[in-house]
Amino acid sequence: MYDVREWRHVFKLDPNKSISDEHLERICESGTDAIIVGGTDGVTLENVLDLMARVRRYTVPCVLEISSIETITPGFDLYFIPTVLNSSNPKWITGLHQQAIKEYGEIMNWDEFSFLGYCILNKDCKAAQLTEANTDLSKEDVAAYAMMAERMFHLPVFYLEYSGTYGEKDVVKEVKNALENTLLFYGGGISNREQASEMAALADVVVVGNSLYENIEEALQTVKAVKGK
Ligand SMILES: CC(C)=CCC/C(C)=C/CC/C(C)=C/CC/C(C)=C/CC/C(C)=C/CC/C(C)=C/CC/C(C)=C/COP(=O)(O)OP(=O)(O)O
Ligand SMILES: O=P(O)(O)OC[C@@H](O)CO
Ligand SMILES: [Mg+2]
Repeated sequence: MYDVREWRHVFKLDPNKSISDEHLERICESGTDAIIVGGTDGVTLENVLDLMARVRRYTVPCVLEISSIETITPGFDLYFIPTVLNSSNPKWITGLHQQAIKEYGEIMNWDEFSFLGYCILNKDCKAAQLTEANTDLSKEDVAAYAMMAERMFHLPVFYLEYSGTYGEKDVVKEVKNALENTLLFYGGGISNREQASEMAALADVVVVGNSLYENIEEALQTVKAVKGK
């Protein structure tokens, strides 16, 4: 299933973390809608290729979330390009993108790329630190970013990123109300079925990452909680 609009649950695997073949098989066969390969630090072409080849043994769609130009490789079903809307450094909003498109725009198959408007709200996570995100935001501030994503930039996805910590329901609700067509991805701190159900009731897609490396049994339960399988 390559239509993001039909997704409800995805797992995010970090190329910089190790996962056993047994766990990877259970993740890929879990019924999740897709596997996103992505991370902020320690992502190399080598560990991306390794993870891609291992996920490729299964039929689940496999998406590369691009965090650096050096780690882009053919072979994924889809490529996500993040732009961090609440970054205080333009490099992470349009800077790197403009440079990449200047160099590769003519040869890009645009159908393979989808664009994610991030708003990062956990000030301590690596992505917030790297991108110098302004995380001191009210729910109205965040909803305004969501509206900008949809109405100004026509982004297909708004990604509410709490990476490593469980987010605030009020913020997710406010953001969902601000969006009409743009999909809302929620990611951060989902480690059990209750949290997965709670966020899936508010967002279009929930992303589960770290808990795969911390408690695989509980992490796998999040698929059932969201998709009822
Ligand atoms: C298919 C093919 C071969 C095509 C070639 C053409 C080509 C090269 C096209 C390039 C197109 C393009 C526009 C690329 C963009 C380049 C780029 C570098 C953009 C910047 C992306 C960005 C804003 C990154 C910032 C960090 C970020 C938002 C990362 C997302 C992942 C994330 C938040 C992971 C969370 O996990 P992590 O932080 O690792 O958490 P842990 O603490 O648990 O590890
Ligand atoms: O790792 P966790 O906290 O589950 O967050 C998932 C994802 O949003 C990270 O980009
Ligand atoms: Mg990481």
